Amino acid sequence: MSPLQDNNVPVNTGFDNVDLQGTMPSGDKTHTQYVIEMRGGDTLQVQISVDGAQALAELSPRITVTFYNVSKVIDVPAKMIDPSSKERFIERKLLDQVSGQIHPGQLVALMGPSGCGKTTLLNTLAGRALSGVTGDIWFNNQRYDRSMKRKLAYVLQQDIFFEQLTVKQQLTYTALLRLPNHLSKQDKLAQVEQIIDQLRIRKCANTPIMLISGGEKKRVNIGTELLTNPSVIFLDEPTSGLDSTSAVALMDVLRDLAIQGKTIITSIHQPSSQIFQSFDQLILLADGKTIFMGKPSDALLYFATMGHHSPPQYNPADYVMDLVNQDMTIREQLKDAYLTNKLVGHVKSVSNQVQSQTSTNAHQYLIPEPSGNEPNLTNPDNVNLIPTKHESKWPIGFLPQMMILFKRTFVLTGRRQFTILNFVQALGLAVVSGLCWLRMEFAENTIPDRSSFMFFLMTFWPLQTMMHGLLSFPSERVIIEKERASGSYRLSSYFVAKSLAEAPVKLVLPTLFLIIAYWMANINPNFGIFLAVLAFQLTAVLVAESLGLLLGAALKNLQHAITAATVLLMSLMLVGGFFVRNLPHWLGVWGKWLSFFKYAYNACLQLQFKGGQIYKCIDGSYVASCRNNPNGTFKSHEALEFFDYGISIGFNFLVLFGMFVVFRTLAYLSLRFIKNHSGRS
Ligand SMILES: Nc1ncnc2c1ncn2[C@@H]1O[C@H](COP(=O)(O)OP(=O)(O)OP(=O)(O)O)[C@@H](O)[C@H]1O
Repeated sequence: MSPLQDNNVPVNTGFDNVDLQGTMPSGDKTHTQYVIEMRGGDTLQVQISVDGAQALAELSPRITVTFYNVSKVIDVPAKMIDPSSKERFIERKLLDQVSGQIHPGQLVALMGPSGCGKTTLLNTLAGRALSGVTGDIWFNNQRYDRSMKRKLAYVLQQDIFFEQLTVKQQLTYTALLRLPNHLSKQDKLAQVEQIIDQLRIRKCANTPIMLISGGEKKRVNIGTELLTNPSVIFLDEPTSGLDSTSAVALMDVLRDLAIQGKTIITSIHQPSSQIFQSFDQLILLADGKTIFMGKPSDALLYFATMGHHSPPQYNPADYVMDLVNQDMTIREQLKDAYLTNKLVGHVKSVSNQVQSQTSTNAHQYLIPEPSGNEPNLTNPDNVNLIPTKHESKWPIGFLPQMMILFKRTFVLTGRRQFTILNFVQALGLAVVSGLCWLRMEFAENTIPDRSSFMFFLMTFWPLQTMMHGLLSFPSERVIIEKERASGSYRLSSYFVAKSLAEAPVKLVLPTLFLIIAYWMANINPNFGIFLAVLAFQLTAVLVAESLGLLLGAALKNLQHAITAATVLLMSLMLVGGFFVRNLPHWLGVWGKWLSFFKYAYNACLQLQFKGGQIYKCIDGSYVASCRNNPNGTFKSHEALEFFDYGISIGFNFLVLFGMFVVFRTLAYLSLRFIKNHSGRS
């Protein structure tokens, strides 16, 4: 990081409404000062204050991770393994007595063939998916506790973000949400700037994530986790998909972090020779068991003692991977040899039996495993990693969380919703609808067309919004689950923020549509009636969106959710009586209560013919008083005789509103209690 006296770094926040107040603390010349350009051309100088730097440092005590005899067993549906099996589940061991110790400042590689248990071990050490896990895991001399989550960073293999956000927005929202209250907003923004420099992503800081390169995305992923200055960093295959230059650059970043005292463990596939040698320790797994734990430079020497010699000039990492990917017999030999050699290392006195199974000096290439009862597990900073009872579980309170998430959701929904395509669709359809129902006369023969206008209005937008909610929710849910897994915010803050922020944005296009189509079609000239029809249309949209969210949250599989939505919507339309006037009674009874289209439609039908507008009679097909008086007139409400519109306008609104509340609540509960969408252990 360049010091303040060297240069001021001009940056554009790319983040609207940076509304910082107060003056910057002066005098700490050891920190870089960033000049942030705000909207309107003003600039703001940001640097981490002395207090902020101190608070950030306190977030990151040095931590030694020790794991002893860690095993993990899961129950797999028996039919998945053997279709003829009579059992329901078969036990499968994903990890088998894996032990190790990683110190602050160390960069440790976890390698092994695909499916050997690398991700499972990382998940287990990071305190994720702990069911079926046995053995001991210590952070310094304390056992894992959920409240340590914020000291541990987990960089997932997949780079999961809201890709419409710029790099800086992504980091800023995360910093505001995840850095604790006692850091000022200035300090949080300055921390974002520092991370941008540290991860070398300044040049793409204001680019939407969807447009940046794979390597940059990976660094944003890591940067997002580093904002909270964690002590331990777990990374799952951070170099996958990167070219060798980007991979080396990424490893340099990790090395810098290790030098700062972080404890880093990363799984990695086929690293280059340069990257392989740069690790402090290598843990090699096969079928959930350790087959080597030592310095990477010792790996080839170790395997050579068993007669496995690498050809000259061969990348050692490739050789090691080739070896463990060979047939079962060699893997079994390596597993047995490791067990024996680690015993030799422990006991130091070799029995005849042991000696016969192992090469004479192989154990010297291994790093000894922890014994499981080290009395002096290191606690260099002598800090308590588990917060005291009165400390909040969350970095910031419910309301600030909600406000930040509200703003993020508002920005995102605006970007997704206000596309040229969506405007063209809404306005184009409005004009086409207006032309189809153009300037309907106030006459008896327009009664069916007026009814179908309302039907179209109350089905098109709700259907569109529901499908949109249904399709977008699964991808959003993955991001929310990722953010929540690192203890960022409450689910309730997210849900309230989402509900509040999305509603106005989602309602703009249906409103524009109605303004055009309603007046072109000449529905009812009373402006109050127009507003009431609008209110019903928007409420129907919100009910449908809630139903979409509910299905998206409750059904794990998108295909299932789409099928359920299609069947449900068509059924609701049918039982709503739109196509069949004489429904069987038993169907009509529940259909009447479930079909939300029907409430909006019934109310709007009544609204349309409200106000005593004078209509011309034509032939008496729809209005009784016209039957003997084809040249006469009738008042609009007489048209309702033709329809079975049911309950009053107010009651229709109440039922719709009730549906909105029920569907939203069920969506929240589904989100809360139906978990593990990936189905992974
Ligand atoms: N929920 C689960 N149900 C069934 N099998 C599972 C589950 N979770 C993990 N496994 C299996 O456990 C084994 C270890 O998986 P893991 O993802 O840890 O491997 P890995 O070494 O990270 O693989 P890769 O390098 O391909 O990412 C694999 O065989 C995987 O199929």
